[in-house]
Amino acid sequence: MSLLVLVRHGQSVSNLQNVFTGSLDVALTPKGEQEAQETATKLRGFHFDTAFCSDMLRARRTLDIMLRQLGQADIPTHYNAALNERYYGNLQGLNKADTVQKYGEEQVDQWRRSYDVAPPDGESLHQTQDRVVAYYEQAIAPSLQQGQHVLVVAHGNSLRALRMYLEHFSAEHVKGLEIPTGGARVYELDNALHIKEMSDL
Ligand SMILES: O=C(O)[C@@H](CO)OP(=O)(O)O
Repeated sequence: MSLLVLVRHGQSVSNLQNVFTGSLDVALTPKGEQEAQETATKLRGFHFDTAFCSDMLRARRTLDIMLRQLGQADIPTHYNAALNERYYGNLQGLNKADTVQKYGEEQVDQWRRSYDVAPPDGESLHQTQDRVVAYYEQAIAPSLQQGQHVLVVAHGNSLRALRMYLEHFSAEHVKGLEIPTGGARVYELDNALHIKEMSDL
């Protein structure tokens, strides 16, 4: 039996400012650092063999805080841009409320939450999912097949894309999936990597 834990980074400066973030490499806020600590506290008693993380500052910092608090800072960690946040194109850096004022709620909701429609010059969730799932299959699944306990720290949309794949959500269902900052999802998997149990921490 293997274990997979998916964690979204803690609150970032852009989350706090309600700004489209995507590939902007912003830091955690003090609250975000605290969320990482709280998530690690909830994971007390878990022992990880390896960790995978996006190569963005907010995810790396979240992982660092968590592993130190768990006393597991020496496990192998792999950083890869395949787990990075969905690229938000021309929306990056814009305030979300201002963007709703300008383009309307329906349009902004489609850019934010549809599966196939990309934001202007950005990446759709489908495109994000293609790179995230390719990395999961090539790099993460082999560790799980060995029965390892694996921690993954990534982002709101890269994790929505991965959860859609793992939990077989439809495009309609994934629209409503919101992962809080610092949120953790725990999966117990069998040898064929089918989900036996799953829960939010
Ligand atoms: O701005 C972003 O990059 C993401 C995640 O913070 O936001 P949203 O939830 O609007 O897709």
